[in-house]
Amino acid sequence: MRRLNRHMKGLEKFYLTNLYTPENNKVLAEISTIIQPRYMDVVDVFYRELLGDTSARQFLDSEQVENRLKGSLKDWLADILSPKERYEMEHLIERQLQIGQVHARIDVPMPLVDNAMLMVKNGCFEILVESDMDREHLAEAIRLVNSILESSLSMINQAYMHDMVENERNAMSLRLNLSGQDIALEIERIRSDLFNWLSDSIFQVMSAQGLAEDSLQRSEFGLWVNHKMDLITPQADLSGKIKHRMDLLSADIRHLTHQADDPVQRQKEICNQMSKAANEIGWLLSELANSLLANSSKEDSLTRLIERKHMAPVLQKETQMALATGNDYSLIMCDIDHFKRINDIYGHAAGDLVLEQAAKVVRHAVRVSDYSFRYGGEEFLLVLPESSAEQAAEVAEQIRQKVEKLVVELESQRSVNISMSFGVAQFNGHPDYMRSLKNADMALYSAKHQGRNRVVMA
Ligand SMILES: Nc1nc2c(ncn2[C@@H]2O[C@H](COP(=O)(O)OP(=O)(O)OP(=O)(O)O)[C@@H](O)[C@H]2O)c(=O)[nH]1
Repeated sequence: MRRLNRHMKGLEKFYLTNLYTPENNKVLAEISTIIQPRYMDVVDVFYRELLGDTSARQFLDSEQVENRLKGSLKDWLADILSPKERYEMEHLIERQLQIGQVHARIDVPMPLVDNAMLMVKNGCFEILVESDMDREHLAEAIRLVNSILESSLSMINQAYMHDMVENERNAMSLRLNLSGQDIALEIERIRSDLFNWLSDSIFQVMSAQGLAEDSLQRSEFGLWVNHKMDLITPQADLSGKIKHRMDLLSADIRHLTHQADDPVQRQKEICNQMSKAANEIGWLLSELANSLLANSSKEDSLTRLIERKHMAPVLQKETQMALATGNDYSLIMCDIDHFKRINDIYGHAAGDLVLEQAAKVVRHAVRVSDYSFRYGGEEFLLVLPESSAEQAAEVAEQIRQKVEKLVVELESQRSVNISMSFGVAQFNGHPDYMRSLKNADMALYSAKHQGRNRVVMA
């Protein structure tokens, strides 16, 4: 919020001299007693308008979300349309900026909010018109409600635009900053997963064991293409081709799962077709890896995990996909126990070595389609697409055990053992990913509190 602080004083002055003046505060006291009992009517109109739009429905159409957001909108209206004193101004402005940031995280299309806000305004005007205010007071009240709603919305828009631009910039630099070498290695792992999937699938079909319709989508390769490829690779033409070939493969699988009584010859033909598509994808993946290697000159960082600033576009994408498909992602927040002590006893360089090795365990324990971020100094955040909290807890437990067994060799023949604590949370259905993140953080806190070296689920 510091970035907008220099505007704060100007905004505060504007609010105090134009909106929340002593005279206007008197009018607002009257307005709020009239509108107060009917805020929910206005809020209902807003959501009806918003949910009329298919793109908004994708992330808002859930009872849980609707109820929470309705409550927030009601509180927001009650807040801005009540008298305010000078000392309340900073908090009021801060709140509008926070709302804009939440909208940016949810990626709600702002023009949609603008439209729906028109309905809110009209709703408020209607309530005032239906009241027994005299004409002169009524005009004044309508003008004031209009100015307050307009100013607040413009402030929300400002913060929203700022954060959206920032998110976009971070998504771009995620591509630029990840070492080309790391992505190329990742692509190699994905390629081999694809061919493993292919040989298993052909074996299953030919031995009449049947193939699950979503087996490709659920494979590490499928998850990587759906959740990660676009965010980490800049070659839109190659990734478009890979997606197209994957669709062809999916169509073949659908055929095989629905035409179980096909003659063996026909099944062989389809398997050949699948092989061909998979080989083409394999070739395209190599192209992608080569082009990344050719452009790579970046040094690896200490942990070789993704920097925290790139978290927003990833969590935004995962949240949108989870809301659209119902396949939740899960988060693991983990932290090295008593790390400060390691620094204090063995020195900062030893601390770095421990950090590097712990991060290596984390990197190797997750699927290629997962994301591992360096969240803080010795704190990591893992994002696991299409995974339940139970599955994530299993991954966390595996990492915990590996870290517990790790012996970090230091200089002068010294060595150190470490442990890590883990907080696990499944996406909780709220379009603002910060809610889920907070749950993981609280679970981690609880793991620390319960004695460390353990996994706690939110
Ligand atoms: N060597 C090294 N130390 C770091 C790095 N980043 C953060 N730290 C240190 O990590 C320590 C974190 O300590 P705390 O957050 O107090 O927690 P802790 O000692 O790990 O204890 P618990 O988390 O409560 O188990 C601080 O002393 C930081 O200075 C880094 O990149 N390298």
